[in-house]
Amino acid sequence: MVIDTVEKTGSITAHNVRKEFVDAKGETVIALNNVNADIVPGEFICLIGPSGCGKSTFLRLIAGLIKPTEGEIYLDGEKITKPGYERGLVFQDPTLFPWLNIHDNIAFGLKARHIYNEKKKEVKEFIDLVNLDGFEKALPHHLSGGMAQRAGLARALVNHPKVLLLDEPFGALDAFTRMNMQDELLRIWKERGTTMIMVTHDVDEAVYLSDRIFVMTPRPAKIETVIKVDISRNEKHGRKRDSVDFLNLRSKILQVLNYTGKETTVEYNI
Ligand SMILES: Nc1ncnc2c1ncn2[C@@H]1O[C@H](COP(=O)(O)OP(=O)(O)OP(=O)(O)O)[C@@H](O)[C@H]1O
Repeated sequence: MVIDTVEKTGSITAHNVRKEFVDAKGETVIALNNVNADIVPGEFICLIGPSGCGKSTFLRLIAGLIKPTEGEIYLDGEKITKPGYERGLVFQDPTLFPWLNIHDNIAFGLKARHIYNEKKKEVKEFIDLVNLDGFEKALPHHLSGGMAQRAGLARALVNHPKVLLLDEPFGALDAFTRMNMQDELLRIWKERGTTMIMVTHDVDEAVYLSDRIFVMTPRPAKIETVIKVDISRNEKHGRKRDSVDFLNLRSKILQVLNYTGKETTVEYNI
């Protein structure tokens, strides 16, 4: 299968981003403050940090679903002001339309943009890419959790996003399926070169996947520590999960997160 490779675009720059919300009691909640980030095209970034610190808020700002109270976020130097197909979104729940079969779910964005007829062939290519060949006619409720999430990935990828924003995409999957999906995602990432920005609560997942890990502080969140993951990836199976380097880095991250075993706001799988 040949899918056009995406040119080397997909940089994200955040400059002094602050995001405030007004909660149900009318009080101002500062979710993010002074967030700065430089993500280069094709990088794989994981965001980790205490529960409720603002990780999803940061993703939603990059997606253009909400606007910063202060500061700016840029995609390839262009200020993000609204959602766009060049930024794909994948959530924990793949949110497939239950009445549409897998082919039509994946084709939905292309149809909405009136480019389905010219891109029809690509729907099949992306179905193959996520290993759902033969399931085109299946309805979402016929698929396992992992298969539904693969359909969700294909639905985002068929739009050729420069950046894929993933909010705990494998959080609802069992450990075995999750590990398979991590490998699937790495394979797609290597093949497509898409910039990946992923929120996860799983330290192992962050070490397994990332080029760099952004550790966020408790609310109001900013990116406190950036950890470069200098562990080589095996061509076929990603990083070795039980190597000394892997385990050392995982401990270091837990230290950075101040994991003491008593801290109730940190929800990490260790
Ligand atoms: N629309 C909103 N209105 C009011 N407060 C909000 C809104 N969205 C988010 N918040 C608040 O902003 C803070 C950050 O939320 P966010 O969902 O980004 O955190 P998170 O780090 O992704 O959390 P988790 O790890 O639990 O998913 C939380 O205190 C949340 O309650």
